[in-house]
Amino acid sequence: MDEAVGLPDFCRRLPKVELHAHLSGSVSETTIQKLQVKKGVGHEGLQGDTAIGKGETRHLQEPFRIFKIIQDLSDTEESIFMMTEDVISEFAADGVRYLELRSTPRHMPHTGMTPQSYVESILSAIQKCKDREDVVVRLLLAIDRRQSVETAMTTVRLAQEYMLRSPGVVVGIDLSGNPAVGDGRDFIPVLKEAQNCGLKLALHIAEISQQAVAPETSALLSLPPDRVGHGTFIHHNQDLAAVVADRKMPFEICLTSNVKAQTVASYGEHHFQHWYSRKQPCVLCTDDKGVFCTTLSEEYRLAAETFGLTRPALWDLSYSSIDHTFVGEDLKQQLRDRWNTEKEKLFLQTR
Ligand SMILES: CC(C)=CCNc1ncnc2c1ncn2[C@@H]1O[C@H](COP(=O)(O)O)[C@@H](O)[C@H]1O
Ligand SMILES: [Zn+2]
Repeated sequence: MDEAVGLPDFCRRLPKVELHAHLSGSVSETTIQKLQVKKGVGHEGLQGDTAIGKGETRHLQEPFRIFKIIQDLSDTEESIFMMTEDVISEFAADGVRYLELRSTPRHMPHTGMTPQSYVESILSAIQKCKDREDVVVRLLLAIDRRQSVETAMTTVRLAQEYMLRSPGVVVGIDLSGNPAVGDGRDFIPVLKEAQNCGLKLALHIAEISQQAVAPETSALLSLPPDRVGHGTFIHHNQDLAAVVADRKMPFEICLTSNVKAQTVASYGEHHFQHWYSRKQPCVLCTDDKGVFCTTLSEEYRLAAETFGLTRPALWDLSYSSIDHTFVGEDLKQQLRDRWNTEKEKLFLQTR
């Protein structure tokens, strides 16, 4: 690889897989402005910024305040459709060739939006992008830890219904929300139900230090999930680390999110290093590209600069991420073929 091509440019041109992106948190400043215009609110109506800029860190609770602002701004089917379309285009422009979005179905009685029409709006935007050659999109429905078990079960039923109807666009369930709230064990029966009907599980696990010793962590890991979101404190507990290592569970790694939300003190101390050096499957992701002001290319660049990864190592990281997508073997193979074609081009252009 010609070093004349700068690292940021290389990372942008690299075909990438994004597996951990929350819809509301991925919305860009431009889209927020469009949502404000639609709703007729000025910036002063936002009660503070909706993004955490370069070099800034904030208390863990702050992103959750921001998500609420964005969710309040997007309370109609039209706005959900628009933001989904924008988010997909932005990921594609950053070189993301396969994208798994996740989002929590919402009921907005004042506008008439229901969990069903919420999901349908996202699916319509994904459907509209179906003919795009540059990106393939799939959807996970999210359970928020604050929700009741009943609401969580409704989400699983919706996912089941749309998995069959879409068909194949809805691929799994995410468990997310403020990690300091609730007990993940409450959702075990619901998550088992999801597994039983063929939905994959990507669960936020051990995001905060207390969860390294919380009984919910071993309970969630024993399901087992198909992918671990963050898993920031798993390696602080030998027993939990052994479970994850034995099963080779893939980690969704979100460097900037963890540093900006202060669950990790610095990039150099990120648990990516621990797991990557032990050959655990790791997939670089953004979490909330809008709120944390990042891109997937930027996450690859940060990984390279912080942990000394070579360009071939970045390539391998991206290519191996295909293995951990929630799609069938046929589509995985198509993605691998595509990666190989792009690899040739990338190397030729930069020779
Ligand atoms: C520790 C910390 C602040 C990390 C940030 N990482 C996250 N941790 C847990 N849940 C999240 C995180 N980012 C987004 N979410 C979930 O995604 C939702 C926003 O996207 P959506 O409305 O579901 O489309 C939030 O309300 C929250 O439930
Ligand atoms: Zn997340």
